[in-house]
Amino acid sequence: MARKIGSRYTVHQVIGRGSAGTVWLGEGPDGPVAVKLLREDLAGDQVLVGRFVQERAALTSLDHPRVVGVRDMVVDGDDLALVMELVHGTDLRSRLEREGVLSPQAAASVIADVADGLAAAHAAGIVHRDVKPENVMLDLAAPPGPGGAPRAKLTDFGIARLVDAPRRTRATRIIGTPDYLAPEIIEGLEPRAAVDIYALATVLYELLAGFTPFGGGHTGAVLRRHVTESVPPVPGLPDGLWRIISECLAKAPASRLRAAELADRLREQLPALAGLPPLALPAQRAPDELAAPGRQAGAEPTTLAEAVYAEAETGTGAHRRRRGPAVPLVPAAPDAARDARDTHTSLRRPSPQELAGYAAQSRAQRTAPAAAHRNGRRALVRRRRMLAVLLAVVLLLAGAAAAYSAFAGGGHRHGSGAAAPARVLGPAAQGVPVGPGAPG
Ligand SMILES: Nc1ncnc2c1ncn2[C@@H]1O[C@H](COP(=O)(O)OP(=O)(O)OP(=O)(O)O)[C@@H](O)[C@H]1O
Repeated sequence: MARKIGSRYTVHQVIGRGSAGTVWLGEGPDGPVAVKLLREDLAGDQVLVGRFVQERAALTSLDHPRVVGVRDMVVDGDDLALVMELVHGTDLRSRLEREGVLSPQAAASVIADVADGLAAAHAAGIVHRDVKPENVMLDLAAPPGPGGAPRAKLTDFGIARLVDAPRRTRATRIIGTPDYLAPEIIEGLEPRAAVDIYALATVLYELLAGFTPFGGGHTGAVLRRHVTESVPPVPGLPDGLWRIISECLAKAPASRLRAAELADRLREQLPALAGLPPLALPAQRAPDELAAPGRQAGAEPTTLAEAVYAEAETGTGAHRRRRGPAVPLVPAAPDAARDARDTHTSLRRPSPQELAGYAAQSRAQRTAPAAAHRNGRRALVRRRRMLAVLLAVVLLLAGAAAAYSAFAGGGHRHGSGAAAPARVLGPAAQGVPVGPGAPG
């Protein structure tokens, strides 16, 4: 059913839904477009409408081949619409759901494209704030990139900020999707370009491993891991990619690569990655099948980090892949509960005390398996020493018994070596008198 949006656009059919609204296939004066109609409750928010108008110039001027262009922004009665370039393809989340992981070269190529788009945005002073696979479109109509990888474009620029607008004064809330949130956001600093780099490196990790480095479990645990934990290694990941990921997931924003550097560094890797298959990760397991060192069977599911350590140490591949998309929290979206694809999280920022508590828990979780491992090794060494001493004593006594029986039996040899120790271990060997005259 066709519907008019402003005076210039007509929409025909829904092509997707997100937390902020519904995306329609439409027609404008210059041809086909994608139109994102924001949710009614957002469209009715005057603060947001004001911000929408304010952001118009910045968002529509961002013109780059690796960014889904915003052609227009329309305020029309109850309708608040973003008119976008129509991308013939799919989003990266759908691809990931279908394939589990990408080959290292395809993953690096897709992320290098997105980094190009981010570089352009950052140069224009725009921080995305919600980089994640849902917001990367794969343009299947464009000629493929290196190794046949699809060309990627970043979308939803400024949406996190727009939707966040009415809540911006609430310093205790943070916006984003938990799995991709940089630690400085969680700690309350103003998000700068480096938060996008952190999120993009998280996406790269996810494309390669099939899960995010700090995801899994409840939101508080995810936030704590971002702030306190180091990145769990991915067994089998090429070194060059691992170094890039580690640099971009640095806790200190200033230590991360800039977007253009990230794109360059990834492209330098592409020739070496050619032909490498996707990482052979074990099949997805139910959380209660997971086990990490020091964990009891049937205990609460391990963190992904613990599970990957388990895999690295034991080769059992006891880790968990994410099922489906990131599930962020959504402020007051009426249908949020039933739509797992919601985004633009607004969650309470943990207090410093809570984060310290999370950190202590984290250290305990980290050190417990290691301590158990150390204690186990010490016990093993002690047991081995005791056995060696026992064996030496037995051999000594066996020698003494053989000498004694040779002496007592006039050179007669025992046919069975086993009998000798039994004899010498008797009272005679201990200097206790034996024989008829012995005390009872
Ligand atoms: N410019 C576009 N061209 C073609 N399809 C699009 C375009 N933008 C979005 N879509 C489709 O619409 C779907 C919904 O997009 P939308 O941006 O609303 O949600 P999302 O990014 O998946 O989730 P969220 O907004 O909650 O982060 C996408 O998955 C994609 O398939």
